[in-house]
Amino acid sequence: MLRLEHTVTKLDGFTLRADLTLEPGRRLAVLGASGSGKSTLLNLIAGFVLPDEGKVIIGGLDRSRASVADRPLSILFQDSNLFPHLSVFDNVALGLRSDLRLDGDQRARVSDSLAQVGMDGMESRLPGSLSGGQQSRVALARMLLRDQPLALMDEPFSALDPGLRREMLDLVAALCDRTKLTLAMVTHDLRDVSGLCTDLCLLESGRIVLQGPLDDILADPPALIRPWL
Ligand SMILES: Nc1ncnc2c1ncn2[C@@H]1O[C@H](COP(=O)(O)OP(=O)(O)OP(=O)(O)O)[C@@H](O)[C@H]1O
Repeated sequence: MLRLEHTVTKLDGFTLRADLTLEPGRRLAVLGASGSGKSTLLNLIAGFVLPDEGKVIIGGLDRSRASVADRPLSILFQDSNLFPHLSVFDNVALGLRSDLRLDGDQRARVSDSLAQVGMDGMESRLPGSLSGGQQSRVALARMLLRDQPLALMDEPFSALDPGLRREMLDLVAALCDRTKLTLAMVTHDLRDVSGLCTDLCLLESGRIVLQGPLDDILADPPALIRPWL
């Protein structure tokens, strides 16, 4: 589903070098200290930054130069990015059409994705009247609606308290199981990814210093990962 081939991405004073393979349906946790390049890695996959060298292959095609909109993926960032003046329904509907002119079938899809995250019945509410957890659910519904095979999440629930965060991560795991989504998720905390992620990559100073199946790494943790346990 995803392959980074010898990518080198240079920003002002920072270089990310990445080789990475993620098979369909696998769920990757991207771990690393602040400033190690986790968000840059996701931005490279998403197309917000382009590689200076190497290739970004998504769904078997070279997308190294493709725009964000032309990549078969959806994105959920730290901030839910809901529009305060639009209803829950319209915020989700934006995932389908920016002019919000939906036909009956599309409206049914919006309702279905809200039901999948347990937000049915709240379609007419404004984001400001929702709890943080509910806002996260709406953002997740919008992501689901786009129905793309690859999802990128950059610490999506970091603003939530630990209990709610766990609830959202469990919901993401259930949705990934159901939709066979391939996922790359940035995290600071290995506890967050248990039960959700199948694979792990650890970044240090712009390099992937460890990657592999999460269970194998946890069964016999190399020294590099011990500070994170
Ligand atoms: N657009 C940019 N232009 C120049 N430098 C950038 C840009 N984006 C990020 N950087 C730099 O790249 C380095 C890696 O940043 P990045 O945000 O990828 O790290 P991170 O691991 O996600 O950190 P955090 O956990 O704090 O979010 C940092 O030194 C940052 O200042």
